[in-house]
Amino acid sequence: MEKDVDGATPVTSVPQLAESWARVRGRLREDVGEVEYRSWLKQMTLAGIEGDEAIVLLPTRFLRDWVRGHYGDRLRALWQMENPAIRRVDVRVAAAARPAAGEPVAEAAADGLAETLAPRPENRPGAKPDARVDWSAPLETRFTFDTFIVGKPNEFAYACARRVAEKPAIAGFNPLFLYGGVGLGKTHLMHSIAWTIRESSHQRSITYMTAEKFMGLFIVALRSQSTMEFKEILRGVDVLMIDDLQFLIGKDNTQEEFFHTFNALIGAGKQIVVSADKSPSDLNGLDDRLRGRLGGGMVADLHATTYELRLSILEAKASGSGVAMNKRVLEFLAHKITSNVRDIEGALNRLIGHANLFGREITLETAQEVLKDMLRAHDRRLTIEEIQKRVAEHYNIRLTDMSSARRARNVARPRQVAMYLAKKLTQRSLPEIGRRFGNRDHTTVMHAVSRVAELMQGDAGFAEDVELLQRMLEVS
Ligand SMILES: Nc1ncnc2c1ncn2[C@@H]1O[C@H](COP(=O)(O)OP(=O)(O)OP(=O)(O)O)[C@@H](O)[C@H]1O
Repeated sequence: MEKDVDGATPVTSVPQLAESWARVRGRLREDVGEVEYRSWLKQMTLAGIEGDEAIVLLPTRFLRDWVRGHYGDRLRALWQMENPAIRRVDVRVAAAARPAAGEPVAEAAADGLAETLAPRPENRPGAKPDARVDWSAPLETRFTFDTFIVGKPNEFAYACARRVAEKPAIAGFNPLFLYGGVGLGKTHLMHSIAWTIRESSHQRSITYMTAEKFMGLFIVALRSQSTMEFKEILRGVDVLMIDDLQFLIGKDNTQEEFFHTFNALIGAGKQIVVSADKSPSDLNGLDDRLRGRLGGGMVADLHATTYELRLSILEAKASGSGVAMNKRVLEFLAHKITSNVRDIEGALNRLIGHANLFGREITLETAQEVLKDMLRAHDRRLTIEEIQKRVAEHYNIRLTDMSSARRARNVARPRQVAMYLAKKLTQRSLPEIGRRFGNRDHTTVMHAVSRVAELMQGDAGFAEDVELLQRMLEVS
């Protein structure tokens, strides 16, 4: 074992080797996290070093393939940090787990599949006592119905999710298919369902995983000839939740397998919940039979957020954070960060971090400074129409009033504000601005600009309002 490689440092002595191995494992454990480590890596042992190669053993072919595919490079890099003379890592099946002569390979591997995916206690309060494998990904503790803010865009999906959580496998809701764009709460709702079912019935086994993981497990099962075990394990669950199904587009074999699993579970009265970025009918590349089955239960859409929903989410999250946040800052964020809830959370968390660090309340100016890069991502050239629209929304008047002849103060003042902002925020000339406001003369625009400036001087509330609008438009 202690031999020079290309004249490099001798590999190491046995005690040193044990220490190195402990460090490699420790670092890997830190990298991948406890749950993943326990599922896949805990049973690794080091057989030794041969030449420039570290030989790592695992008890089954299933685990060997998984570890090779998912952690091989990382293992090699960690070994190299320990000892640059080690250039390769060979992951092998430990002799004890190899099939005995005459024993069918498939059976041995299948045994291994069940054996090695040790149950994770924190994940399975409701698992059946005889269930030996738990493939469920950990559930996020934050993702519960209590923390999900309901508004128009998601109330239907929320109601469906609640119904399934309270009565799994109820007619008309199986499968439950949740779809919507990125970061709109699909995973949050799925985890909420899982938590609720777990709370109410400890007997039910729930498996939540991404479609990607489903495919990974299936491929490894194929490779290690343990597909029977794979099927059995999946068909033994009471609630199967597959997140991000769109991942299976173009993966025909996995779709086929999922289709069979799906039929078996539905046939046995088990609940299935699936999420995707599009509705079953819009998921091009999905097998037609599978599409039909997926659309055969309840299909619920999570729509893009509205200003009201964004603001409610921000208020809830800000108040939960314990950091006092000015309502105007939250309104500003709700106006500006319109992409999805994940980005909204990201922006808010950054502000909270800033407030904690400097012990100061966040003002609009600081928010703008701290979130400069995020806001810039939304940067575009402003048009007069956008200004009119935003100002009309803000003052709750009709967009058509921007160009109408009405002179009532509640319409005329917002119109003047819009003209003022158009002058300030665009390169348009006064006559051009006038034309966009119902063919008004350039002198009307000039008057509006000076009138608004004057009012801002004398009325702090009005000035704040106009400045807020300006800020929102500047970064929209
Ligand atoms: N209505 C809501 N109330 C509270 N938090 C929400 C809401 N919608 C989304 N979130 C939060 O936004 C973040 C993103 O949500 P989630 O991960 O569920 O999105 P997703 O739709 O699954 O996105 P992806 O398609 O990227 O997987 C999460 O932190 C989630 O808690």
